[in-house]
Amino acid sequence: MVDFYYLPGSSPCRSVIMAAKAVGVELNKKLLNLQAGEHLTPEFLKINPQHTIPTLVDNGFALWESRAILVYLVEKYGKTDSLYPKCPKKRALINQRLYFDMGTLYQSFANYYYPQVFAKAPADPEAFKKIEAAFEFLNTFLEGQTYVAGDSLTVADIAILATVSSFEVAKFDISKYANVNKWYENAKKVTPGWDENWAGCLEFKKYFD
Ligand SMILES: N[C@@H](CCC(=O)N[C@@H](CS)C(=O)NCC(=O)O)C(=O)O
Repeated sequence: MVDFYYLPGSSPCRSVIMAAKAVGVELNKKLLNLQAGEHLTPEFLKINPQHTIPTLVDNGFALWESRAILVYLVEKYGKTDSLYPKCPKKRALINQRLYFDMGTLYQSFANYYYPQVFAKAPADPEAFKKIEAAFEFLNTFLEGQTYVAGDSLTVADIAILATVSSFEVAKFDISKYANVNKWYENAKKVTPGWDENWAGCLEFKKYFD
């Protein structure tokens, strides 16, 4: 039994949903209402002292950090290694993209939008420039290739797809970045679980309307 603590709108949770679908793992979904502080209860803190979602509990084994979860799901349950190939160079590139997503792309989203959405702060133009820079980087990575880490779909695409769909919901103009735009339209079609990701995005959308 794989328990999954999550919220449908949360971008890192959505990436786990897509990866689980891709490897055929059924998640026993447990909604965690952050606004009600359900992540701060003694029971949940015992599972994840860092109190973040997504959190996975696979037969008693607890894991959080979405990108670590993606890799775990593929290594433990993938019928092939295609989403996270064993080849050291391919894997290194995938890791680079995962860290890029966590530290640069998703971070730029959080730094610019979260203060506006959750604290009603004014938009910070410097933080917006960081988003544009991150998209320029991603656009460059995608030059001449179909997927973010090469010629096939990997967990890096899944993580970045969850992030880029959040940008779409936030009305960031992705179309300015031709390679990203092309990748995004394709990734939507070929990534298992995209529909559920988008349904989660629509729950998140209310913050941007
Ligand atoms: N880097 C983490 C970020 C997880 C994260 O910050 N999740 C948010 C919801 S989207 C959360 O749990 N916030 C509650 C908290 O940090 O106490 C990941 O990718 O899993």
